[in-house]
Amino acid sequence: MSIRMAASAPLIMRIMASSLSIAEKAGEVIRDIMSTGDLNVVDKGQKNFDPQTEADRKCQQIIIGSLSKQYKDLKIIGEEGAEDLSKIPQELIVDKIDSQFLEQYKCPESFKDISENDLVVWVDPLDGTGEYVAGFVENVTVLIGIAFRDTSIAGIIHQPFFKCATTNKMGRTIWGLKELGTSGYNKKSPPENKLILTTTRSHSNEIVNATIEAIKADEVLKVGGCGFKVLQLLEGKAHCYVFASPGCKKWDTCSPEAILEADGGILTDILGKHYNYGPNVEYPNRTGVLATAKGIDHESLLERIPIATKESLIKKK
Ligand SMILES: Nc1ncnc2c1ncn2[C@@H]1O[C@H](COP(=O)(O)OS(=O)(=O)O)[C@@H](OP(=O)(O)O)[C@H]1O
Ligand SMILES: [Mg+2]
Ligand SMILES: [Mg+2]
Ligand SMILES: [Mg+2]
Repeated sequence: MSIRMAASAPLIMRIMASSLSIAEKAGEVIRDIMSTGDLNVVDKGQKNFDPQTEADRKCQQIIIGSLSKQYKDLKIIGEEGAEDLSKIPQELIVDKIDSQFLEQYKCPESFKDISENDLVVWVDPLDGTGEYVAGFVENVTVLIGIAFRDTSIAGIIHQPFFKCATTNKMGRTIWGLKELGTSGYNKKSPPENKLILTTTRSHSNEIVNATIEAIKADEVLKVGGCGFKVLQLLEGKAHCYVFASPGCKKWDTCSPEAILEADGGILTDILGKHYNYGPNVEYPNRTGVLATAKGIDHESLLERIPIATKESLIKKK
């Protein structure tokens, strides 16, 4: 595809195609920094330990620097705070655009006339930093989510330490756009006659645990990262993701929500409401996360969540 043809594709498709290439580069950097053996961790937590590594910082620069260069009026919000674009080294800027994506997929009618001012991009440059530091590298993902007005419509999840069984290639990129579909993973339904719940590996508390108890799952799969947990739903390894706590932020859920919902699943808070991803919202997802895979009854799981859990999260707001 010529540069001119790529430039004539609808904006949302171009942002996705750019983000596919940018996320791949971020994944390379995440692997490279791990291979140096020095993650250069700093604690950015106010009350609790909240690690930030060289990879979180560098990947945010890659993603925000590259998208801002191509899409000047796009509002981009990243976990690691505001970026001074003039300080981002040129070698971190990705100009590539995934032309195969543009050639293969057609923009859904409802998103054809979107302008940059209608969009917010939510960036988690490295989701699962605790797991990256602890060596659970499969849990690590790069998340780029795109919201149209208040609603999450598109997302990219790049998993840098996924190893393809046939080619041994490291890294894979999963994407989803509402009304178009999803790609990049092994689409599978979770097993019937069994309920598998995925939840936090490292942020449990009494309410988180009491809520899991009340769901009465047959198995509980404790893993790190919002991106990786939603991947469990997309690949049929779990039926639901339950986290009855504040802690997740908009950059954690924006991309996974769009991909899951483009696949037929649902991601809401613990009260059944979708989060708002507009340009001026607060970052924390104060009322937790309930996500269900395609074909799983979201409403009936919502009903299993104790009233005490719901009340306690509303009170914390
Ligand atoms: N304050 C507070 N209270 C409870 N839980 C919290 C808090 N801050 C972060 N979290 C949870 O920590 C996990 C990692 O957070 P993040 O996804 O924001 O971090 S990162 O992207 O890995 O840097 C993520 O959950 P899990 O990955 O499920 O453990 C967040 O929901
Ligand atoms: Mg995160
Ligand atoms: Mg992060
Ligand atoms: Mg973090």
